[in-house]
Amino acid sequence: MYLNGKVAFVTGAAQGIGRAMVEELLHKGAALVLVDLNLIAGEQCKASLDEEFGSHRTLFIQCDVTDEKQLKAAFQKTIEHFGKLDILVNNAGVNNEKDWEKTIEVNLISVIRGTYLGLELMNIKNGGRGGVIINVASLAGLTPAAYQPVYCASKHGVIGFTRSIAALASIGNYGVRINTVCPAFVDTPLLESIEKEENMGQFYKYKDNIKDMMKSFGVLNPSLIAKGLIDLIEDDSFNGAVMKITTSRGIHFEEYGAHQKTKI
Ligand SMILES: NC(=O)C1=CN([C@@H]2O[C@H](COP(=O)(O)OP(=O)(O)OC[C@H]3O[C@@H](n4cnc5c(N)ncnc54)[C@H](O)[C@@H]3O)[C@@H](O)[C@H]2O)C=CC1
Ligand SMILES: CC/C=C\C[C@H](O)C(=O)/C=C/C=C/C=C\C=C\[C@@H](O)C/C=C\CCC(=O)O
Repeated sequence: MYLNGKVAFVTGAAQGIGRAMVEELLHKGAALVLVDLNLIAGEQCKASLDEEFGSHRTLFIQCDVTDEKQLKAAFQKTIEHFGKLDILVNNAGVNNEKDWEKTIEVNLISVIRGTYLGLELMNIKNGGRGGVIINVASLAGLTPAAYQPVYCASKHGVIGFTRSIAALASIGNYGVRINTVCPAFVDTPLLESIEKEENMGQFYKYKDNIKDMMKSFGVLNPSLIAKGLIDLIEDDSFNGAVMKITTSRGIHFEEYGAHQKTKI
């Protein structure tokens, strides 16, 4: 996909990985819908981007992605404002093992709902123009994470759902490619949740173990994740891809055996 002139919808856009993705997409000439729960951070993000790219290039929508009505309204506002939707990035995520139901709601249920809502607009069989959907998972979606079992489960779910819906989109000729990106630890405010009992709950006593893992694995710059996103969007050969990003191997892909390959 050629990015200039395209319209992208990014959840969790106000900071961290989402903010890095937004900046990379703007540099490539896309228009951006910035979707985030955090009103102050979202407005600050837009104000900063307006200075560099002009106010016409972005629209900020405060939205709780776990609220179906709000998420539907955000997609509707996107069409009303920019007239189309070409790229969807379901990025918003939390790390909360205490309120673990919230983790499932944000990280998995909202990604599934966002994907379905995006397909309603983008699927050429529905009169859409086609497009690309990227669901943000994690390395924790590919390996056990002893100190984040529910976060891990949510990310395993994102990968399984994304690979499955990508296969369906291919079989059904939706004209939409759907991929997932699985970073290891990335230098964003999410990492601060490790230090908080209200996030880690019973696993709070293991916070130093996680920090040791971070020391061992290293911590990535969000800009590298944004580069991986651009690769997945621009290269039309990617559908159902599971991109991994680590300090040791950079951008690479999970390889599935022939028996596990879905029809892409
Ligand atoms: N930071 C890391 O080490 C890694 C993060 N990830 C994933 O990357 C994605 C982005 O994470 P980060 O940028 O690191 O986190 P972050 O905490 O820096 O940013 C997340 C953004 O999502 C927003 N958000 C949270 N709940 C929301 C909701 N219900 N509705 C709308 N917006 C909401 C927050 O306000 C925030 O702006 C998440 O899915 C996370 O699981 C994956 C691998 C590594
Ligand atoms: C508060 C931080 C929460 C989440 C951060 C993020 O989602 C994350 O990166 C979590 C990673 C958890 C990893 C858990 C176990 C890792 C196990 C290792 O065996 C890594 C496996 C493979 C890496 C090598 C490679 O494939 O390149």
